[in-house]
Parts: sequence; structure tokens; C-alpha cells
Amino acid sequence: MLLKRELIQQGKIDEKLISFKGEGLPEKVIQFGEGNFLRAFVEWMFHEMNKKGLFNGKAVAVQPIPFGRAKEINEQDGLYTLILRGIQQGQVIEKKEIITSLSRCINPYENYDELLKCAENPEIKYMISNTTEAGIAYDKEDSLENKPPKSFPGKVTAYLYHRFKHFNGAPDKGMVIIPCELIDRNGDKLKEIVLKLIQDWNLSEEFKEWVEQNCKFLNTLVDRIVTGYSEKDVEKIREEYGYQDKNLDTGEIFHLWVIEGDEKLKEELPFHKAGLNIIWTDDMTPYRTRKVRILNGAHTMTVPTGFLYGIDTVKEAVEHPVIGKYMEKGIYEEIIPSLDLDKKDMLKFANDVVERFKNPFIKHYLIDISLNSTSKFKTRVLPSIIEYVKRKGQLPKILTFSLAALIAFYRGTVIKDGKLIAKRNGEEYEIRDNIEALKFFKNLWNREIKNEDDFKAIVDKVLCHEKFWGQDLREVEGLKATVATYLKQIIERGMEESVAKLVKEKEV
Ligand SMILES: NC(=O)c1ccc[n+]([C@@H]2O[C@H](COP(=O)([O-])OP(=O)(O)OC[C@H]3O[C@@H](n4cnc5c(N)ncnc54)[C@H](O)[C@@H]3O)[C@@H](O)[C@H]2O)c1
Ligand SMILES: O=P(O)(O)OC[C@@H](O)[C@@H](O)[C@H](O)[C@H](O)CO
Repeated sequence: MLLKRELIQQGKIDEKLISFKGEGLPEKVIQFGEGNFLRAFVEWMFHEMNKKGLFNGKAVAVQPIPFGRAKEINEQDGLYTLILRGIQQGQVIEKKEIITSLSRCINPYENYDELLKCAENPEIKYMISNTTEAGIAYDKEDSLENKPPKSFPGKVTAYLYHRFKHFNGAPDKGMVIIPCELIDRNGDKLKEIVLKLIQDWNLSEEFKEWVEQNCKFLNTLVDRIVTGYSEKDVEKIREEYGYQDKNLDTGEIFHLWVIEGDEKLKEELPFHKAGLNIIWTDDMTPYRTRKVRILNGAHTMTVPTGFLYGIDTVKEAVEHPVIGKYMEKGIYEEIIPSLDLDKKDMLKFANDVVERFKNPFIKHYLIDISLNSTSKFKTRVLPSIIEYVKRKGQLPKILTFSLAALIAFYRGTVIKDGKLIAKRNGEEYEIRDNIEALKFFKNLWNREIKNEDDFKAIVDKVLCHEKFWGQDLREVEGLKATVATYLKQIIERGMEESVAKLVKEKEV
């Protein structure tokens, strides 16, 4: 029996899972993205507000690409179970609940008019999105003639244009747009692309002014580890509660949403009154830097090293005697000293991150985090290396090693179904990144390696590839030689020996 509204109405679902039925609430939010993260973060927050009568509305999701889970969401009337679990003040906490703040999911590739109809709804004032870092991108080939436009910003532009025309440019029908993508100043970036598309598509000056004056694009930073579901979780729910849930979602208890916005918005969206951890600020930059460099940086520097060591999850990594040490040294001795933020605050954040990584309920696979590692390394790890060198006049050895590990991790020679295939201990694994990056590494490793010079040549090619790093990394003193030495060790002696030696070393 599939989770559906009628099961709740007929009293067939355990009452413990239903704290708020959400019947009859109007749609107030249009949400681009129907992935695990949004459902465990934003929908959960609207649900929490609804419970307390603070929002009284639902979100309607839109599938931003041709493939997704619109069908599954609609089959379950937008309902899904959310399991939040972790350790809080030494106590094991597990909360299971059916979230009722999602009304449905529109697939604009099948029903574009449904999407445009939402733009005509005066009650839908908020737009949320999470389309991954790849989503907020300018596509000069996109067009209003595409129904729907291909890109996410294209869809937003078409949506806003339809709303503008429907309400004859009424100033009070502007939207509050709150993107959650983990890119720097996500709101500003989305706005910039929307304005560019308005120009490309020759839309009226009045529309452009309406967007500029009446639509607010907020910059935000989100933080919660969400890992989706496993078949085991689905099976457990079926056994315990008797229903099947194709949209089950799981995450940690910790959550933080930093939003750049004013008091008026804070009152309109009173997340804080529902006890949620939301920071309204006029500058989100320090929060973003802290999170991306410490938490995401720790993930990205650990993934290739830990994975090639034979470890599969973040929890195993942080608790491993060698890899755990590698990770902590990287965070406390290299990332934090490269940051210009309040020391006490950073240490507290880092300690919490290490605790969060140890969450016994979260199986966060290194191979999943490895997605798009080249661009992640550029934004999440490289700035710490550059800043550390500037401040200390020497290379941070763990982070430098992680670059060598990244090159070793991308040691594949065949591309199959858009993935580069490499081997760990004789077993194949898939490297997922943009196709140019995969081709680059495939060509890079397709050579005979006889001596030290060959490793140097490989590293030279990677470091000078400005498309990855936005700069020529050969200019960082000593980086090429050190990465080449580490890479040679990893390939010739294996990750285990190399990293064990590294964590014992004093200096580079
Ligand atoms: N999972 C987490 O712990 C977590 C935490 C914070 C932030 N995030 C961010 O969320 C993103 C992943 O989201 P998820 O965990 O919900 O994954 P997911 O795969 O469940 O969902 C991804 C969503 O992005 C959309 N999408 C993918 N590529 C797109 C493209 N090119 N254009 C437009 N839309 C596209 C998909 O349709 C889907 O709605 C990451 O980029 C990450 O930065 C994730
Ligand atoms: O989601 P990604 O792929 O951008 O990055 C992987 C993880 O670093 C990330 O999901 C973190 O767990 C998350 O950013 C915590 O808030």
C-alpha cells in the first residue's frame, strides 16, 4: 500500500507519524527542484511553520529537468516520510514524520501550462530552488519559444514574464526568490542571468524594470546533511508502518539557513518563531566561507584519499585512525589557519562538523560526494591552499596531498555512459564530472609512466589547466614538485602507505 492522502484520512497510518495533516492549505510557494535536499530542508521548514499556524501554505514543486521524481511525488499526493536522526547532547534522536507541506510536482516537459497557471496565482509569492550548482547557469541558446525553456534561469524568466503580463505589471505581484544552490551569492547570480535573458529575448523594458524593482532575489546559504534514502530504510518503514514510500528522505537533525533579507521578510517568513535555526543577516559571506571551506572542504579533501584507501563513507573516514587524523589535521591545522574569521567560532563550528560526520545514522558515501570534484576542489579546497601559502610561506601538506589524491582518483582510461571508469583494488568505480573534465583525465592517464619526470608531466598538465582552477597553479611555489612527489608515492606504493607517512610528517 502506497503512502497516499486517503490512507491518512482513513486512519490507516500510525498517528505518531502525523503531527499535522495540512488539509486544504493553499499553494504559496513555487519550488524549482524536487530533490532530496529541498524535501528534507525547505519543505520540512514550511511543515514546521504550518504546525504552528505561522505560514499556512504549501509548496508546489517543479521538475527542472526532463527526468525526475514528479510522477512518484504525485502518486503519493505530495506526501513522504522524513527521518531525521543524529546525536544531540549525547542523546540518540530519531524523528520520523510524514511531511504535508508539498502539494504536488509539475513536470513542465509534459504540462507547461500547469506551470504558467501557478504564475497567475496571486497567493504564490515565493520562489524556492535547488537545482545543484549546475542549475544556475546562463545558456545563450535558451529561448522563450522552448516550452519550457531549457535552463533553470530560462524557466524562471518565462515564469516571471507570464506573471508580469497576467497582472499587467502590478508592482505588488513581484516575487520573493530564494535560491538554495550552494554557489556564492546565489540570488545575485540568478538575477544577473534572468536580466541577461530578458535582454537576449528582447522582452520589454517595462518587464525588466518590474523584475528589478518588484522581485527580490535573496542570497542564502543552506546547511544540512541529507543523504536521501536506502532500500533498507524503505523496507523498515514498510515493516514497521505497513506502507510503501517511494519518496522517503533522511537527513541529520542539524540545520542552518542563512538568508540575506530585511526585517519585513523575516516577519513574513517567521521561521524563527517555529524554533528553526535561521539567521537573517545583511551579509551572508562569513557564514558561507566558514561552511564551504570547513565542512565542504573537509569532505572534498577527504573523498579521493579516503576512497582510494578503501573507505566508503564519511563516518568510516572520520573514525579511522589514519584517515580521521588526516581529516582533523587538514581542518584544524590548515583550513582554519587560512581563514580570517573569529577563531573561537570556527573551532566550535569545526568541532560540530566532526561530530556531525560521526552521526551513526548517516551513511554519506564518499563516491556520492565525489560528484564534480574538480569544480568542488576549486571552490572548497584551493582557496585554503592559496591563503595558507600566502600566510605561512609554505604549502599545507594535507591539502596539497589531497590534490595529488584527486589526480590519482581520476585515473581512468575509459568513458562509459558519461562516466570515467577507474579501478580501486581491481574493482571498477565511476567518476562523475562534466564530460570535458572526464576527457581531460582520460587523456592524461592514457600514457606510459616510467619515471619521476612522467609524474611531473602529468601534474604540470593538471596544474596549468586554467579551466579547472581559474589560474595557472604552477605559479604556486613548490606545488608542482610536491604534488608530483605525492602522486608518485600514491601510484607506486599505494594510498595506505602514502597517507600513513604523511600524517606522521612534520613539514612539507
Ligand atoms: N544533500 C545534501 O546534504 C546537501 C546539503 C546542502 C546543499 N546541497 C546541495 O543540493 C544539491 C544536490 O541536491 P540533492 O541532494 O537534493 O540531490 P538530488 O539529486 O536529490 O536533487 C537534485 C535536483 O537538482 C535538479 N538538477 C540537477 N541538475 C540540474 C540542472 N543541470 N539544471 C536544473 N536542475 C538540475 C534535479 O532535477 C533535482 O531536482 C547539491 O548541489 C548541493 O550543493 C545538498
Ligand atoms: O552536495 P554536494 O555534492 O554539493 O557536496 C557534498 C557534501 O559536501 C554536501 O552535500 C554537504 O553534506 C552539505 O553541503 C552539508 O550542508
